[in-house]
Formats: sequence, C-alpha cells, structure tokens
Amino acid sequence: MTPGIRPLVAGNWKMNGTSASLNEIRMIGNGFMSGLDAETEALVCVPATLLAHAAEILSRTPVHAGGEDCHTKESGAYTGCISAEMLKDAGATHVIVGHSECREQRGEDDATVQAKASAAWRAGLAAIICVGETQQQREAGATLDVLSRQVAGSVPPSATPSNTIIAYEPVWAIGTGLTPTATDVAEAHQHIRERLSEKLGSVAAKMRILYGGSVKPSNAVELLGVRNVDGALVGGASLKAADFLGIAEAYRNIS
Ligand SMILES: O=C[C@H](O)COP(=O)(O)O
Repeated sequence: MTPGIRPLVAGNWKMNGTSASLNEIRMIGNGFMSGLDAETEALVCVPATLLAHAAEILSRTPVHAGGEDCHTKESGAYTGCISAEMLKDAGATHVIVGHSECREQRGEDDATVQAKASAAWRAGLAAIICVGETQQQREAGATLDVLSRQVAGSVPPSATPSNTIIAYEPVWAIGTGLTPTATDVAEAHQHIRERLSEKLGSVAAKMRILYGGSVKPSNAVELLGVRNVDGALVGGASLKAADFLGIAEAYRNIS
C-alpha cells in the first residue's frame, strides 16, 4: 500500500478462455458492483478474441477491460498482430506490455517495451509495464540491477501515474506457486519506486506498482499489504471469479 494511491487489482487471462468463460467475467463485474470497488479499482485483461464481449459485459460495472499486448505500430503489414488502437476500439482501457512471457518467448527487449507503452498512450490506453528478474538472475544476486535496467529502458520518460502502471513480476514466481518473502517484495518495490523517482521526478510517488506472481486469496493479505505494493497483476487466479474477487477482498483486511 502507498498512502493516497487507490490499489488496482488486474487480471491477466493469458491464452485462456473462450466465449464459455464470459460468465466468469460477468461474475467478476457483479462482484465489484456489490461494493468492492470502494476499496480497489479492477481490470481484467483478456485475449483479443474476448475483448469486445468482455468490455460490453463490464461496461455496466466498475471493472475495466484490457488487452494483454499490443504492436508498436497503429496498422500495417503485421500479420497476426494487434495494435493499441484496435484494443481501444474493442473497449480496452489498459494494455499490458513487456510481460516476461513476451520478453522471453518473443525476444522483446526494453526498447520495444518502451515503444509499446508509447503506442498504448497514442491510442488513449494506460500501459501496464512489466519488469522482473529470472530465477538465474536472482540466484546471481542481480535482482535489483535487472530492475534498474528494465525501469531505465522500458519506461518512457514522460510516463505519469495516469498513463502508466508498473508491475513487478519475479519470473520464477509466475505460475509456480512460489512467492518472494514480504521483505523481498518490499525491497524490490522500494527499489523500483526510487528508480522511477530518478527518472520521472515527483510524479513517481503516485505511480502504482503492482506485484504479480502466484497471487491467490490465501496470500493476498500478506503480499498486498507490503509497503509500495499498490495492487496485483493476477494470472491463474483471475480465471475464476471467486478467486479474483477473493484477492480484491484482501483489501478489506489491509489497513
Ligand atoms: O500476469 C500475470 C502474471 O504472470 C502472474 O501469473 P500467476 O498469477 O499465474 O502466477
């Protein structure tokens, strides 16, 4: 938590979900209508095939719909790719960029991630920029250096709290059930906040820094209660409305 920052609980469905899954979206939207939005803002990033449907369902609720990735260009000969403008047109308010799965599987570097964040703004979307170390980097004691490099290279210099959210996702914690200790999370988030301050100045104090990596209802109070943790980016547990809502409910027990 950071005083004065409203936390964001964001889901990332990754390559999961068909039209049969839209009922979970409906239940997430309804859950936030029953008062949860007082504590947190909520967002579900879904595959592009579901985005327009999800956005339509969520338009009657406080929950936003988002995309999971975007191209740097607005349009053109990029078969299979989706621009930020297309996501916006389908109803997105946010897009994730630089997720470790994109960095690793598609060889995305920091410059590309930064260009994608700028593309998101060009379309009127907020960018959720992901950073985080691998297991190997962690074992080599390089976590903070990696985070410094990724913040320096991936965050555009004109980022503001309204157009940019940072997500710290230790790669080794994603989908593994493993999580860093609260002390490690606090150190990483403080380090990111400091690097953002150096880069962006005073606006960094109000920028949301989410934690992602095996967040579940059972560990949400501990992880989300850490200083400088301003919400969660949730993968597997966002696929089930009950789990996603359970994570958001953690804020009722965090002071
Ligand atoms: O974007 C979400 C993260 O990769 C976390 O995924 P997870 O909650 O399944 O570990």
